[in-house]
Amino acid sequence: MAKPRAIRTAHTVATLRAQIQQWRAAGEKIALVPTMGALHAGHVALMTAARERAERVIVTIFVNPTQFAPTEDLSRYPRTLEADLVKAEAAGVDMAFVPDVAEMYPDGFCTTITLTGPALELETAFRPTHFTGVATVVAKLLIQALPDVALFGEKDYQQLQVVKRLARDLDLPVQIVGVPTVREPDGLALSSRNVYLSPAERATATSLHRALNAAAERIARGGQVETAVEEARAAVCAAGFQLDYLEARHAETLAPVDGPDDGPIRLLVAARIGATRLIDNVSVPTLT
Ligand SMILES: Nc1ncnc2c1ncn2[C@@H]1O[C@H](COP(=O)(O)OP(=O)(O)OP(=O)(O)O)[C@@H](O)[C@H]1O
Ligand SMILES: CC(C)(CO)[C@@H](O)C(=O)[O-]
Ligand code: BAL
Repeated sequence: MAKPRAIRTAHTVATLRAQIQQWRAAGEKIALVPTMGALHAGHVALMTAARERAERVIVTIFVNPTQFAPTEDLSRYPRTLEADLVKAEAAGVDMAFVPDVAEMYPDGFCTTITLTGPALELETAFRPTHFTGVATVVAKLLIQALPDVALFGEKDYQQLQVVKRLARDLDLPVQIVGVPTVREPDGLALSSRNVYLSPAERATATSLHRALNAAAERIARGGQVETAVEEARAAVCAAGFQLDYLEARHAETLAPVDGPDDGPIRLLVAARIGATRLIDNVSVPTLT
């Protein structure tokens, strides 16, 4: 007979909160890892970092419709719940919160979060309603679970800055922790959307990270930011991508920067290959 799973699954906010109440009563700290499922080693890194910070780890698995535009890949987004539960359990997760759309957005739902600051430009120029959907669902998840800590990947760097600002601005009593990007051996950032890539596109995809790294090194050695960024844009296009943006931004506010005097720099890219849109980012090291 199959061994029963140690990981619990909650489908409703009421079940989630009842379990959390028991853990709280025992004085246990709680970490939350929000995901859209199709779990990979990047998600596992978030869960491992969560385990190090709390006695109890909850992963949320919800393909949030409000962060997809009607033209985007909501219907074909990979959904692999059974495999996800096996991976989450192996990573030491105590509970998976797997709500359906009606649980998160009941009839009459009409409240959203409006953003400026780090949400401006970059992704928003190409996905204008995306961060409103992300911020609304993340705020709901944080309020539903009221964790001590919530972990987000640096792979979605603008999202991480938006969520940090959201928690601060709405006085949500949670520490938002960013976890470094997990990469394939050739540098491609792990992403649930990498399954869309054909073998030829997969081979090309490594050029995103290579171009960002080359630009970061050049700036770190004293090169002009704009020249380094222009070269990286040209390299990404030459590799066969259609570029949405490749920008140098202040690492926290995501405001435009001219050089290192403007503060720590992050390079961010989004580009399309075939029907797949990939994002990536790196920090510009400061040479001491
Ligand atoms: N390679 C990675 N390294 C570290 N964290 C990651 C990585 N990929 C995703 N994450 C983080 O996992 C969390 C859930 O992300 P999500 O479920 O959207 O996965 P994803 O691989 O980013 O999928 P997508 O292809 O939709 O962007 C987010 O905080 C995201 O930043
Ligand atoms: C944070 C998130 C789970 C909200 O739906 C999603 O944007 C993601 O997976 O990065
Ligand atoms: N990881 C970000 C989720 C999205 O692209 O919708």
